[in-house]
Amino acid sequence: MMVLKLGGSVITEKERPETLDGESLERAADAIAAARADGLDDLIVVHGGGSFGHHNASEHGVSTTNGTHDASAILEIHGAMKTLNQFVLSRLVDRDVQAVPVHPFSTAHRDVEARLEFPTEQVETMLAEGFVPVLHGDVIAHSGAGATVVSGDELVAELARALAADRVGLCSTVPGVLDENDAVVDRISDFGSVASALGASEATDVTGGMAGKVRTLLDIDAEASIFGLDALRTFLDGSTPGTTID
Ligand SMILES: Nc1ncnc2c1ncn2[C@@H]1O[C@H](COP(=O)(O)OP(=O)(O)OP(=O)(O)O)[C@@H](O)[C@H]1O
Ligand SMILES: C=C(C)CCOP(=O)(O)O
Repeated sequence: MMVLKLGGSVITEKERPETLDGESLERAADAIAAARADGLDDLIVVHGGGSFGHHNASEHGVSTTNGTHDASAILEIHGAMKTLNQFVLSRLVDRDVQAVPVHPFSTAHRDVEARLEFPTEQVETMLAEGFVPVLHGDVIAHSGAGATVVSGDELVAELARALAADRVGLCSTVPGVLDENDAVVDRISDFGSVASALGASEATDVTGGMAGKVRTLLDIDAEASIFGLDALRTFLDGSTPGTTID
């Protein structure tokens, strides 16, 4: 079983609110469709927000830790993510990938300790029936805080744990995690060894950019790869491009 995240920074123009990067999304959808046609089963896709979601969350002061009780703010953030989800689904379905939506707001929540609770039976049933579930970063109810953001990266980690994923891939705008000289780091096994090079995202981002990504992926058992769009097809075919996090 494979969990693939399409970074919001890849499929949108992250600097311009609610703007798709149509060409990159089509390239990603082409790579997924080709891999499925070549026999890739049991694939879950998660996508991030990019210029959908992060701007809206930031305007309302909502992050993974700062919540809101304002339903209109929640609808705006969730609505932006559903719009992007629809774009992703339609590009996949156009290519005969049997992609179906899962909206985390309706299925996940955080408990009072901010732990993510995410029942995965629905996703497992979709996989068993041959669908490709497509989830997205979202807002979710948070006990004691109203609603906070859940990043696509957290969902990837949770799915990888719950479903014992064999492979985890994060396709982003960078060819991997870069060191201080902008060279791709081959392997990361502890946060301390790369902490000084890890920054936030260059664009508006409420979920922690590359540093957040590395921390989240170090927490799971499965090996994870962070790579750029050029390497998506080779990743889907079984290689480990970019940075491996184990
Ligand atoms: N050491 C680093 N190596 C690589 N990228 C880094 C590093 N430090 C900071 N970054 C930034 O992290 C960004 C990737 O994180 P970002 O959260 O934007 O990715 P994403 O998952 O593709 O997007 P989204 O969070 O919208 O889904 C890069 O575009 C870069 O600006
Ligand atoms: C900002 C929202 C709503 C989702 C963020 O998901 P991410 O882009 O995976 O961090």
